[in-house]
Parts: sequence; C-alpha cells; structure tokens
Amino acid sequence: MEKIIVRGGRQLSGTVRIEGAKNAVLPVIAASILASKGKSKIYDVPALADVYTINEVLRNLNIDVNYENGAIDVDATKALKTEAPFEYVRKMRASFLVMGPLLARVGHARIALPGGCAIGSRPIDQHLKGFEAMGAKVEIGNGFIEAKVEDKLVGNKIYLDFPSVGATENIMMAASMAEGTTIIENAAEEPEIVCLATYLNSMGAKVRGAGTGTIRIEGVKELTGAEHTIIPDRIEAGTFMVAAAISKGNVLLENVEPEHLRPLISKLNEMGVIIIEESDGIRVIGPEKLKSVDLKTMPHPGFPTDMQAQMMALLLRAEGTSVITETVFENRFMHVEEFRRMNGNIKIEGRAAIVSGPNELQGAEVSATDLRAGAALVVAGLVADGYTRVTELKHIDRGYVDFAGKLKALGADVERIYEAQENELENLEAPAPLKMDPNFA
Ligand SMILES: CC(=O)N[C@H]1[C@@H](OP(=O)(O)OP(=O)(O)OC[C@H]2O[C@@H](n3ccc(=O)[nH]c3=O)[C@H](O)[C@@H]2O)O[C@H](CO)[C@@H](O)[C@@H]1O
Ligand SMILES: C=C(OP(=O)(O)O)C(=O)O
Repeated sequence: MEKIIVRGGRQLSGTVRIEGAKNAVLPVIAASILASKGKSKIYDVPALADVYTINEVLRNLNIDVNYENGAIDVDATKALKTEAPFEYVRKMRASFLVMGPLLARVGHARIALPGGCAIGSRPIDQHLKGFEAMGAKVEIGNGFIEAKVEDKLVGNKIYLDFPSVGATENIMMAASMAEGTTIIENAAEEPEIVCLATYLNSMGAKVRGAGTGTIRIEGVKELTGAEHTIIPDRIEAGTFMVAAAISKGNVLLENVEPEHLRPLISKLNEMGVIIIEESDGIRVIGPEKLKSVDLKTMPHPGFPTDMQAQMMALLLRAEGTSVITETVFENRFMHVEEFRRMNGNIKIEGRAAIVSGPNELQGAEVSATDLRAGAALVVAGLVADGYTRVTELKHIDRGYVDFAGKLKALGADVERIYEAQENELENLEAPAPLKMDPNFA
C-alpha cells in the first residue's frame, strides 16, 4: 500500500504549473466518439488515472486512442461497439458520458449502471430524461442501462430539474447529431461545459449559449475530428492556492484562468489571503492570520463543491467560527471524521459543517475518503505538528498529477512511499511519480 507522508511546518514557495482540467478532458474525450470522419487531437491532457480509464472505455468501443507527450489522438472512424462494462464505470462515473455520443452516432448504448459513491447517491435521472425526450427508449436491468433509438434522436426542449454538469454534457453531445433543435434549460454553466461546446463546434456542431443557463443545439448530420486544447484545471489550481495560503507561503500558479477562479478568489480574499494576478499567472501569499468565513457550495458561478474539503482544511486554521454548507452533494463530509483525527474541531448539523478555529492540527494516520478529501488531508498535513500519513491514494491519483512531487518542489516536507519503506523515513528518496503505462488503464 502506498502512502503520502507529510511533515508540517514548511512554507511553500516557487512556481507550479497547473494541468489541463480533469472535468473538461473527460467529456471532450467522450465527444470524440462523435467523429465518423477524421481524427481528433486533444492537447494539455493531464496524466490522471481517470484519463487512462476513459481511454480504455473508448478502446473497448473499437476506437483507436493514443496518448503521448500530453496529447491524445483519437480515431473513431471504424464501426463502433456500444457497451461499457462495470469494470470502468465502477472506477469512474464519468464513463457514463459515452452514452450521449453513442446514441447520436449509432443509436444504441449499453452502459453499466453507475453506483453510489462516497459523496452521495448521484442518480442519472436527468441524463435519461434528456435522452428519452429526444426519442430514446431506456431500459434498466441486470446492472445495465440500455438505450436505443429507432431511427435518429430528435431535438426537443429539455428542462433540467437541477443544473447537472454531466447531464448537460451528455445531452449536448447527443443533441449535436440529433434531427432538429434541442434547447437545454436550467443547464449547468461551468467552464468545462464551455470547453466541451468549443470542441463540439470545431468538429462542426452548432452549439450556442454554453456557459449560460440556456443552451441551444442545432443538430447536424455528421461531425469530423478536430484539434482542441483543454482549459486549465480550476480545482487543481484552487488546491494549490489553499496549500500556499495555509502554509503562509508565496506561490505563483502558471496556466490558470482567473475568471474561472472568481468564487474561490473572493472567499480567499475575505479570509485575508493576498492574491495578485500577474502576467504569467496568479500569485498567492498566505497571511499570518486567517479570518473565518461562511461558504455555501453551489453550481457555477457559485462556490465549487470540489473545493469544499480543501477550504475546510484552511478554515480549520482561521480565527473564529465558519459555517460550510454543502448543497450540491448530500454526503460530502466524509473528510470531517479524518480532520477530527488531526484535532480539528468540526460539528455537523445537517448539510452544514461548523468549524471552530484556530486549531492546532496534529499529524495522524488518515484515509482519503474521496479525491478532494485526500488532497485536503495532505494540505492540512502541511501545517500539522509531526507526520500525517494519508492512505487510499487511488482517489488522489484520479484527479492530481504527482500531487506529492509538486508540493515537494514547492518546498513541502512530503514523500510518497510504499508502506514497507516507512521505517526508513529519515532517509527517504524522492517519491516515484504515478506508475502507469499511459496507454493502459
Ligand atoms: C467528471 C465531472 O465533471 N465531475 C464533476 C461533475 O460531476 P457530475 O456531473 O456527476 O455532477 P452533477 O452536476 O451531475 O451533480 C450535481 C447534483 O445533481 C444530482 N444529479 C445529477 C444528475 C442527475 O441525473 N440527477 C441528479 O440528481 C447529483 O446527485 C448531485 O447532487 O460536477 C460536479 C458538481 O460540480 C463535480 O463535483 C464533479 O467533480
Ligand atoms: C467529484 C469529483 O469527480 P467525479 O465526478 O469524477 O467523481 C471531483 O472531481 O471532485
């Protein structure tokens, strides 16, 4: 078993380059299924476990995918298979994003039913409501969801009960090749939706209004492979901003889009963190004392749920009481129990976590209960007394490229090790980066 071991007390300084966004690249790779002509080339692809998983899903559909030097070539021009087994959907829910493109291109998809996970039950009813409104027949049985279209999907007006990111993306992809026009109302407005729409449009689709609550898609007969660059990862960026702030550090983040970070920047400013937009990135300077704030997670442009755990780490160090309300996922406080092991004073009342600070955090053995929780525990370890040992790194590897290595390069006292090496802690070598063959999950 691997662990990240961090010893608190170092201020972070230097420069970190932010990767392409996980949550943008996954739907873009899924959308490349739509190209019956030409190849796609996708740039700034992060070397994440989730990327290997979606690549493998596509290969199983008889699509050629080659990942080299941070770019992916996709050739989806051969006859497609239409089944995504549980093995992939279990690893990553975003595998379900292949349903929209498959329905549009070949009128059939059979995808294992995504299960619940550590952050909530995560139903897919809004995706299915969209496909059914466009004429698909959906059946659920034996752990699979099977959808079929008799002839072609037909455009329709679809009102989402909640601005679901995944449902907006899946419906947008399906509608790109449907007959007639589809209008998605109460659509998600996240920057990753805009990234997907830009790619679809460069393939020949007609998507308008992405980034607003109403998206209008005029279906076209055929889409062609295209080149596309993935937007910077606002959540990886946010995690390093919090790491800089908590350690009273001074860190420059390169390859960031400040507009995508507004909700986070404004909260960090309220807490007393200094953030300077420079020509080559964003500089974050942590103050001597952090102020408490309240925050509520919301769909974009509200405060992102994917930054909630990291902000909890930071608020543990702030003076006074902060209330964090989680409105997006019903069970995204699993990290609270882990923070308590580190001496964090947090109470849960329904959907709110009440954080009383400042806390003198103590190193402890903790478990990454999900991807952002894992990153947040490592970040808390940066200022804890003694050693914090974080296990269940498979979650962190889904969304962060060499997280420990990047923190170490900024001056953190951190190692990624195999359990057997733990006794040699004093003489540790640099942690090996994620060991994976980029072309196999
Ligand atoms: C790969 C990816 O992009 N993942 C992100 C995406 O997940 P994902 O696309 O799964 O998140 P959604 O926006 O769909 O989910 C938000 C809420 O809507 C509910 N819901 C969703 C779909 C549905 O059909 N029915 C339903 O009830 C979910 O249970 C959840 O409570 O957006 C989330 C919210 O910003 C982020 O935390 C994830 O990091
Ligand atoms: C919840 C997340 O991702 P996913 O939707 O892929 O589980 C996340 O990125 O924090």
